[in-house]
Amino acid sequence: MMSSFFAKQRSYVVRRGFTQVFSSSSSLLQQQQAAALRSGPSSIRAFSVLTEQVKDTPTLPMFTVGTPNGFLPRQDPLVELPDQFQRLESLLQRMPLQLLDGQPGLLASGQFGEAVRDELPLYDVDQIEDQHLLSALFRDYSFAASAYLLEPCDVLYRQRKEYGLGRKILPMNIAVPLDKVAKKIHSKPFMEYALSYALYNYKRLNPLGDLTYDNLALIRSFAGSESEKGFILNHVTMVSHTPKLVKYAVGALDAAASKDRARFDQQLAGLNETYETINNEMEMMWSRSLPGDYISFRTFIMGTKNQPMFPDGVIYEGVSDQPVVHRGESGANDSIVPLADNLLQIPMPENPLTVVLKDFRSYRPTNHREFLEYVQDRSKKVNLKEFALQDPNSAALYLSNVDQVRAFRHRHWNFTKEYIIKYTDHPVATGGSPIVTWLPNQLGSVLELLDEISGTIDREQLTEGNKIRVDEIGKRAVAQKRFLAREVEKLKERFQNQDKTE
Ligand code: HEM
Repeated sequence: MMSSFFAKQRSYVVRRGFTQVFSSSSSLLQQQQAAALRSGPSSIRAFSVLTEQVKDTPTLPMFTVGTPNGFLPRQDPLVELPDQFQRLESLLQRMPLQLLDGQPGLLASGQFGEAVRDELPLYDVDQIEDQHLLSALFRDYSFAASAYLLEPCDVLYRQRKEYGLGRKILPMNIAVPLDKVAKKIHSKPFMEYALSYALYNYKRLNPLGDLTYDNLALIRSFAGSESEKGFILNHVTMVSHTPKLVKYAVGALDAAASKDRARFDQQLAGLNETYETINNEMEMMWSRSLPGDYISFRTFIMGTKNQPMFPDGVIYEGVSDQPVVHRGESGANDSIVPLADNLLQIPMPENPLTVVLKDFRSYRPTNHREFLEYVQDRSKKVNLKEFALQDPNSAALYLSNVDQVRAFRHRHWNFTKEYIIKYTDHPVATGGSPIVTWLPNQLGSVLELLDEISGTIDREQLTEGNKIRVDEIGKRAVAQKRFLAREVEKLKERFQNQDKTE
C-alpha cells in the first residue's frame, strides 16, 4: 500500500508551483515517508496545494487542488478531440436531443446506439499519457457510455413517463477505451461529476475572459437545452469561487495549529464570506435552469447502482464478464460542502444514509479525495472545532460558517422538492440515494449542530453584531428543524421503501 502511494505521488508532488500544507522543516517526500511509516492518530499525511497555474506538466492530473484553480481543473478542459478520434467527436456532436442548429440529434430518434455500433472504431488509447487529452477522452467516452446505456430509458420516459430498463451490455468500442482511460486517471469507468459532466465540460467564449456565466458554454450535452446548460454551468460558476475556500481552509488549519486567535478569526471570516458568495451564485440556478425542465435531461445522468433500470448491473464487453454498477453523476461528488463538513468537524449520525454519504466521497478525482481526507485528519489533529469554541467571538464565526452549510443544504433541499419531487415518484436520485430521506439526513445534522452550539455561546462576551447573528442563526435552526421533520414524515407516505440504501 505504501509503495503505490509513493508511486502515485512521486511523479508530480515535489515541484515548482506547489506549497506543502504540513508544518515541518524536513522535505515533503521525507514527511510523506515518515507519515506513512508512523501510525496512530497523531500522524497525518502531508498534502501539497498548487500555488501557481501549471500548464506545461503533461503528467500532472487535471484535477489538482490549488489556490489558482480551487476544485476546478488546473487548465481549462480540452474542447475538441484530435483528428485521430474524429469518429467519436462526430458522434458526440450529433448526439444531443437538440443540436446547436435546432435540429433533432441522434438521441431524439433513439438512433445513438445504432450509430455507435455502425460507426465507432475500437480506438487504441494505450500510448496516451497526456492528462489534458486523457481527461477529455474520459469525459467523452463516459458521455457516450451513459447515452448508450440510458437511451432506451429516455425514449420510454418521453413517451410514457416510465424508465423501463437500460441496455445491459456496454459494447467494447466504448467499454474498453473507457476502462483503460479511467485506470490511467484513477477513476471509476463511469460518468462522474467533476471528471466529466460538470467540471470538465465548460469552455470560455472569450479565452481571456473570466469564468462568469455569460462567458461560458458547454462542450458536451445530452439534451442541448438552455436549462441543461444552466444546470451544468451553474455548478461551474459556483466552483469558480473555490480558490479562496482552499486558501482560507488551509489558513484556518495553520492558525489553529499555531493557536493564533486573530489570524484564525480572519481566516474564518474570509471562509464565511466565500461560502456566502457561493450560496448567492447557487441562487441563480432558479433562473438559469427551469424547475420544470430538469426531469427532461436528468435521465442520462442516472447511475447503474441502486437504480431499477439496471437490476443486474452492466457488462463491459471486452473488459470482464462480471456485471458492474456505479453511482450516477451527482453534485454529491462536489467538494465545496465536504470541505466544510471536514474542516468544521460537522458530525453526521451513524446510519445507512451516512454510509451513502461516505460512498459518494469515493466518486471524485483522487487529488480532491486526498485533500478532503487531509483536511479531515488535520482538523481533528489541531482540534479546530474546540479551538473555535474556546472563544465566544471565534465561536460566532464558526457558527456562521456552519450556517452557510445550512443555507446551502436548505436551498438544495428546496431544489430537490421543486425540480424533482414535484414531477416524479421515482424513488431514488441520479446518484442512487433515497430521494426524500438522504438530503434531510445531512441537513438535519447541521440544524442540530446549530441549535446545540448557539445555545452554548456566552452572549455577554459577543460584539453587538455577533450577538444578533448568533440569535438569528439559533432561532432559524430550531424552526427549520421542526419543519423538516414534519415534511419528511409526510413525504415518506408517498415514497415507500426509503430506508433501502443499496
Ligand atoms: C436544480 C439543482 C439541483 C438539484 C435538483 C439537485 C439534486 C440533488 C440530489 C437529488 C442529490 C442527492 C444525491 C443523489 O444524486 O443521489 C444531490 C446531492 C448533492 N448535490 Fe445537488 N442538486 C442540484 C444542484 C446542486 C448544485 C448547484 C450543487 C453545487 C455544487 C449541488 C451539490 C450537491 C451536494 C454537495 C450534494 C450532497 C448533499 C449533502 O452532502 O448533503 N447540487 N443533489
